[in-house]
Amino acid sequence: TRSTRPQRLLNAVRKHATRGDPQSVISAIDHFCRHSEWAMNIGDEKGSILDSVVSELNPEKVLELGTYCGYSTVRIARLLPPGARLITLEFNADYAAIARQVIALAGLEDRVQLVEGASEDWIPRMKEHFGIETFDFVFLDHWKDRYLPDTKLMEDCGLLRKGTVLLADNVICPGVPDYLQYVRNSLSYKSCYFKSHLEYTKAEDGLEKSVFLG
Ligand SMILES: O=C(NCCO)c1cc(-c2ccc(F)cc2)cc(O)c1O
Ligand SMILES: [Mg+2]
Repeated sequence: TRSTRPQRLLNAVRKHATRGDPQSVISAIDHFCRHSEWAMNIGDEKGSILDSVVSELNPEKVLELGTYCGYSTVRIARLLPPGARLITLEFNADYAAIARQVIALAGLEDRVQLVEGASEDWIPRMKEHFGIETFDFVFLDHWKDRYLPDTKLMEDCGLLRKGTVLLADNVICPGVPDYLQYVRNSLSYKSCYFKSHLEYTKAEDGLEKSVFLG
């Protein structure tokens, strides 16, 4: 049976990356996506913006919605202080299986917990199942029609505190108009847009950074 694109991406990481070296994993994926097959990782240009937001914040508790192959998981986890924790949710079991191996090749499994399932099922269980009070940083990169309902669900579950930073991918392409309108008009958020490009292309895309004001 034909291999899948995530499997071919993992093969490229195995071939070109150095085990335990997160930067080599990131570079191997970016090279594969630029020169072999486009894939929906955040990529190097928006990834650098993600890096700067994470480095400035130094979060202890991180939630990622949408793991895919683990590219942004590795980008974030490599910047976290030891003892910090990243929980990443992925609905698609095939993506999750690839991501586990990518995260392990980067040597970051000690600070990453990959959970398979639907975000709306797991968000209400964060406190009792993972012992999480609130998150310092949330990266939204999953189904675009889930950004807004899941943000409201995180608010309702008390998972956001004064100063929690939400960073959303793809706010232009494919676009999340309902989410953007909400965070830009709600008195509970201070929001700003980082203009960039859709991964590995010249098309416009960007990241929206929104600070929860409590
Ligand atoms: O659906 C996405 N993510 C959730 C599923 O894992 C996603 C899609 C695209 C994209 C696709 C097709 C196209 F033509 C343009 C953009 C890009 C992304 O960065 C994404 O995160
Ligand atoms: Mg994305």
